[in-house]
Amino acid sequence: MTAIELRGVTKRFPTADGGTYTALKDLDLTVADGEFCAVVGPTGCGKSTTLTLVAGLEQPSAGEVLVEDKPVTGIDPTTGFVFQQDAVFPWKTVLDNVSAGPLFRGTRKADARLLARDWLRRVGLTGFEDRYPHQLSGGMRKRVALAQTLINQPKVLLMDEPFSALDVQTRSIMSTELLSLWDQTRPAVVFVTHDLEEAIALADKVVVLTAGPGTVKAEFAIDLPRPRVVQEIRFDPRFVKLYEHIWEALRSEVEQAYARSTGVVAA
Ligand SMILES: Nc1ncnc2c1ncn2[C@@H]1O[C@H](COP(=O)(O)OP(=O)(O)OP(=O)(O)O)[C@@H](O)[C@H]1O
Repeated sequence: MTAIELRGVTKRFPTADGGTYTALKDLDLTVADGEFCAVVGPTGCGKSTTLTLVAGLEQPSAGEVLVEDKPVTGIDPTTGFVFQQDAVFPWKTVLDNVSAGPLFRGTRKADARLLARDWLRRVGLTGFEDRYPHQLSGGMRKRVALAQTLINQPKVLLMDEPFSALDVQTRSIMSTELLSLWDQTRPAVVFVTHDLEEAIALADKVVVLTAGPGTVKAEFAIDLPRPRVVQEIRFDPRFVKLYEHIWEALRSEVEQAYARSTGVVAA
């Protein structure tokens, strides 16, 4: 079944001079139940805008956005988000942060805490329940954010460069951990990234957007076996082939966006 569908989606924003700016144009995208889809494209091509439409934070100017075959009209509790910035509550402990979702949905406090402890175990944070977010490393805070989102068992998980603030090693460790967590509950994922290596290592499908206004330039099935170890998969000859092939499609879009933003044509 289809989890997410964007049909002929255009998104325009008003500009300060009274005009409009077209961020997305005639974009078609489907993500199947349980599928991990990565979206790559040059800066400003509309990747985050695509996520805000699926999240129900914005409405399309034209076209349709469907989640589980229903039009998206607002924020849905079955959709989870993980963004670049941590969305943890700084004044709550790790345990209270993670139990917040179930508590909000009416789960009894003791049960919510039990569930939160289980998710903290799954993300490797047993023993850190009573810490506050500022007492954790960036990678640990990301784990809290993942537990906080996944505890709600979202059917759709939207991720906008979730690991970009982390150092390179932590980033690939977190990516492998994300895959193992995803495998436990199998939400449909849309993962936005600038990083083609990250996209290929994680996804079942990589979608390349054009330089703005964003539309789908090409889609690539990633036929690498699972489970994957992100730290190692980039050495797989099949990975290298896929990278070369997808970069071929992405390169001209990146160059075009770069030329537009700087007035300089890339060498
Ligand atoms: N609320 C808004 N109002 C006006 N313009 C917007 C708004 N949101 C996004 N835009 C514009 O739409 C375009 C697409 O933005 P978006 O953030 O979706 O791109 P992106 O591909 O995620 O970029 P990046 O890779 O740099 O994060 C940009 O030119 C941006 O300035």
